[in-house]
Amino acid sequence: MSPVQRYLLWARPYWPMIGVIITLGVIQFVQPLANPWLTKIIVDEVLQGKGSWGLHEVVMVMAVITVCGIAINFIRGYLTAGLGNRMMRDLRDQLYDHLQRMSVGFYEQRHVGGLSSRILHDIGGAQNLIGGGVINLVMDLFLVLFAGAMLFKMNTMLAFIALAILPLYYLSFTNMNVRIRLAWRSVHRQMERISGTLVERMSGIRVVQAFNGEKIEKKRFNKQTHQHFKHTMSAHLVSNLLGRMSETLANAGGIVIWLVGGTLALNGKMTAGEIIAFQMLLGNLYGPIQRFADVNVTIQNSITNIERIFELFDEHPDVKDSPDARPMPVCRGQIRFQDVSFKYVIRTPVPQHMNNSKDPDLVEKEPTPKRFFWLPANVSPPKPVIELEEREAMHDISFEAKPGQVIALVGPSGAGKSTLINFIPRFYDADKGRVFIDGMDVRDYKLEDLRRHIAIVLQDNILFSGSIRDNLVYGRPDATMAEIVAASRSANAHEFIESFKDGYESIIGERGMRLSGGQKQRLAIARALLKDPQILILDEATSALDSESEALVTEALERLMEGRTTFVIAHRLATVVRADQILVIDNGRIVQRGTHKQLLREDGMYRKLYEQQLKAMKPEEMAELKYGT
Ligand SMILES: Nc1ncnc2c1ncn2[C@@H]1O[C@H](COP(=O)(O)OP(=O)(O)OP(=O)(O)O)[C@@H](O)[C@H]1O
Repeated sequence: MSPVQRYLLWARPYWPMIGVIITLGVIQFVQPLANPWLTKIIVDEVLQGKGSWGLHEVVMVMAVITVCGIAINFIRGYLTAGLGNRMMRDLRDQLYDHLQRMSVGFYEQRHVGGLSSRILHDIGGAQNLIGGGVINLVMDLFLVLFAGAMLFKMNTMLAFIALAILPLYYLSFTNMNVRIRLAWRSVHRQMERISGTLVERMSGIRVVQAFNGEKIEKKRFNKQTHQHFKHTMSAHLVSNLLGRMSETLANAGGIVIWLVGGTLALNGKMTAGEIIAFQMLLGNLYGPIQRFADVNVTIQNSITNIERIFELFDEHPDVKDSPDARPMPVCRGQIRFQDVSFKYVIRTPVPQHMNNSKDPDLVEKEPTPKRFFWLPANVSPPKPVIELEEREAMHDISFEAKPGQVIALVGPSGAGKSTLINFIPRFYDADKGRVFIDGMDVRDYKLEDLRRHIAIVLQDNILFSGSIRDNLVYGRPDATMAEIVAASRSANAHEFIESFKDGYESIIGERGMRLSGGQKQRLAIARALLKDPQILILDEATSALDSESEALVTEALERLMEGRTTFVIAHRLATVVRADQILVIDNGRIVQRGTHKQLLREDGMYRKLYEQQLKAMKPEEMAELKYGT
């Protein structure tokens, strides 16, 4: 099914309203169709002193029809705006909901800016298909049918002459449509690139400035916007060209009718009123056909928006609930990895139709497909060509964590420590092997339940814009103020929160104040404490802090870890010496395991890491590290 068919099917609940709008539009046509008729009566009968109608009566009927037409037009405009906006809102909500369910892997492969461009920009354009396209098209079709029937009733020969230009219309449409659609598709794709760059570079503005990258970024942005400008101009050029071609045809038709109709009138075969009425009705035949050129641009433009929206709906989450997923009311926190192996699949889109340009910043124009000139071309969007490359990240990982134990993961950078913990909250699923929690495969639990029992504290924790309180209760919206304060006290956060003028209601993030790394970290710990999970994941949670902050955070973390199964990833060995089990990871494998004491006795990677760090340590840190040796 094509994206447009799918969209129309999606729009089924709105069909009744679309029907009402079209009906009102058709009723409204009484005015342009009746006016030529009434004009003929005035010219041929009233002004000649013939017939039964007086001038006042005819003008009165004209006025009533006109006022009713305007009123109906107003109501129809209001309903159409309501329909378009409602459809846009609903589709946007559904797409956002769909995207929220996509797995972490999906987001790692895409520009967030590009995705937001589809949610905002493309959905705005998609609603035009019905609001600006289909409704006007159907209404105009009715107008053409009524006007055509009336023209034939007035003068069959002239009506045939008037219709003779239709094949020319058809040819210009079939030939220009494909160009219009391809041109607009390039415009939208280029806009997506721009949005992607914008979000990425603006969120990394510190790096840009620190490396004096402003000039390069300005150049890149100019290059992208210039390409967008070029595509937009070429889309307008073809759209405008089609508009003027249909205008030429309509005017040519009108002139020919004057020539033939005028000759008939001169020969006494038509009255003056008839030829004026015929010309006026002709406007109702050619007008919609001419309008169709504009409506057609809207439709072609919307179709490219719709294609891009359904491309996203066609993506399915890799990680989702199995059909017989079970609830997880309680969690003891026993975790077992059994021969877990995993490959990252790296998806690299291969640029298509790039006219030898492999510049990732630019979208090149798609070439127009070859075809017979009287047949419409198939311009469905090219299926994205994706190169898949697999990279082994984990090999046969097996271990067990008993409830309440602390498991430390150490190893060189890129060894696979963060990858390993991804399988517990199911950010990824293992390709081979299984992960059990309390004896059951994580894939058999309901995802929402599983994640309810897990909290994660990262090196750089994300806090959302809003109040401190909003951020703290993110995982537990029903938490009471007393619970929030208690969690913040345990996280060593209460004091600094209270020092702000608005306390827990202080606004942070984009629209509010900035917090230090340590403050953010303590809020993240309080947020995790409030959630009260049985499983805790600390990924480099203290590595970005100065020693004072680190002391406060470490103390808070220790309170958080009490009684929970905890996974700690840390480059600094001081934070892992007390772990119940240390897993040394290298190249995606567990190369050593044991306690700090046991591992120091072995001549392996752990001792090397330990000795390296020992050399670089201050005496107080050393005292802590030597614990247990
Ligand atoms: N989303 C991804 N797609 C493809 N490969 C990835 C992805 N994330 C990580 N990798 C690769 O997997 C390997 C392990 O990465 P991981 O982040 O687990 O290492 P790490 O031990 O946590 O490193 P660090 O201590 O530096 O954070 C690396 O080679 C990395 O390039």
